[in-house]
Amino acid sequence: MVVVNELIRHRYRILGEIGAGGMSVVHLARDERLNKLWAVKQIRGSSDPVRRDLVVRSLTVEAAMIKGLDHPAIPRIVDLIDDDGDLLVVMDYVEGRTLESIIDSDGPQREDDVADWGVQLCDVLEYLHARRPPVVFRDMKPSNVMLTPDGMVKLIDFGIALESGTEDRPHIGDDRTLGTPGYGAPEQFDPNASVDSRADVYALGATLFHLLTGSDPRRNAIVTVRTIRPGLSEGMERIISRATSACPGDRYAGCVEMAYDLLHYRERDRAHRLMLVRRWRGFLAAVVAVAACLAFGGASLIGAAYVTAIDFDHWMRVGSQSTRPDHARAAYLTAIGIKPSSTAPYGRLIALYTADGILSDAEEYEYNTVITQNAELLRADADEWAALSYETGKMYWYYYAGSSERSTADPPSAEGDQRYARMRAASQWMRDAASNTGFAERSMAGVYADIAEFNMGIVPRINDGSDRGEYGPYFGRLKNLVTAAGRGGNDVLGMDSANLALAAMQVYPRKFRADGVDRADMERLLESVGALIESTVPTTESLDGQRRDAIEGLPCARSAVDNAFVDVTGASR
Ligand SMILES: Nc1ncnc2c1ncn2[C@@H]1O[C@H](COP(=O)(O)OP(=O)(O)OP(=O)(O)O)[C@@H](O)[C@H]1O
Repeated sequence: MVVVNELIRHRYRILGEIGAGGMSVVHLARDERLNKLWAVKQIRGSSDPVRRDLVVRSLTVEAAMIKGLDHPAIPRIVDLIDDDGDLLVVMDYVEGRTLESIIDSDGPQREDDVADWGVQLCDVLEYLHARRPPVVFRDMKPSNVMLTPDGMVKLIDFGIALESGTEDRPHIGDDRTLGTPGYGAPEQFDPNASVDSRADVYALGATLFHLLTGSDPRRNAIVTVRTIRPGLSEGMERIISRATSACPGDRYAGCVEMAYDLLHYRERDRAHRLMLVRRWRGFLAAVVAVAACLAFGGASLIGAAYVTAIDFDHWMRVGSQSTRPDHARAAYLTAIGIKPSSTAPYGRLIALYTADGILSDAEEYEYNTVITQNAELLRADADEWAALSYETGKMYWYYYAGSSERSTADPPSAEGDQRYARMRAASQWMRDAASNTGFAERSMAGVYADIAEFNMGIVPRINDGSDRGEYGPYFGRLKNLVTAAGRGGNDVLGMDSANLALAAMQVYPRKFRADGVDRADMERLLESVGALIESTVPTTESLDGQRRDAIEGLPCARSAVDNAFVDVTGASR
């Protein structure tokens, strides 16, 4: 028996009860080790050993199932504890309320909100259905969905979810085996019928029906929603009716299609369409033009979202919640289509493109297209533009794997020409960022731009003999770059900067010396590079390669510096 203030396993301090279901009590607990809140689900004790065994089995199935899942709308299970006969499941604490308690206290919900929750639920159900083998949730209902204060839904209670083809069903009494009457699809209650993902479509339709009408399907039959709330749209009525068709073949074949319709439910409403035409006549033309460029597959959850021209925030949220990078990218591009002057979606795109350590040619093309199209609008906010230019410049500088076309002005380099292609692509962005006098990172942007310009211009200068005096300032900029990389804590930036400095120290040490850089200064720079190498933990193959290059380059650079201070007589200075 768990009591308030009890410390479980020297770690979880029970703070109080936050909910109760048919078979469990859920407590809020503080993790004394991590200083973090968890929800601890305690299984109600049962005097009947058979029932208790069934409950334990169900929970174990739930835990095993969730452990293999990774979706923002599914709370993780982090611990399973047998505490003197009490079975406790420790999981992510979800701040918020269940949709059931929201209907109970506030009645039927706004159509736009229900559509938004529906799309999010389609996203998580689609995620489950796309597992191999597919997972059918089988118990979608308002009490199994929590809504967080920022409008995100979370699916709780995986007690009867089933991996297709698995015979090992948890049996917790008939109702739990079958799903909840009213929400469960008819085939779930037919011993001869097979159950697939369309059962979840049905239950989602029933859940949305309840949210829109306030009529509880456990007590009342599901009817067309406008019989109960005539003010609802035709579009929404059609969606709910199709999802809750008795025959699985008449329902949506999958959640992707259902989500698409939920996103567009208003377009399907004649009255609303007239209103839209009046209000958005001019605007739609522009949005549709942008959306046409997005050309995202029709089978996507978030494909042709352009017509929902007013929900920029929605798409930003979809992007940040999506576990699939292609979905997230499409969401941000849609957000750009809606509000092309906002820099936020571009920043998110940069994060997505660089997550795997490489900005590919295709990604570069996509980004370059949208940012070039909207540059004029973006420039209207000079500070935001400077920050975005700086981030864009860094993306090119550190991650661009595209065209390695070589300019004859590039210095030859053991690392190949790619570094110079990256610098060339980054330099104008850095120059733009550096030109904003109010931009906090202005001087660093200038360092990047100057380093790029040095590298792009040094060969012709050497050729015409006008390079003297260029090396001293270049050395200073390399020092700044390495120092900033050391502070930044980003290993990709660290190793790239280290290798750039090492390349320069191998090629130009005599030039640095001639421009007045002393030996101690050069040695200090090499020490900083050594510290960067030490602090880097290679998490990807490419980072590992860069680190190995740096490790190999360091002694070469050291000996190049030594050589630079050996006089023609052979004496070291
Ligand atoms: N991860 C969580 N974070 C916060 N609260 C939670 C969490 N999980 C459950 N709850 C709360 O506890 C209540 C009971 O949880 P849950 O529905 O999972 O229990 P159950 O015993 O499996 O219910 P059921 O009767 O549906 O079988 C929920 O209604 C919710 O209020």
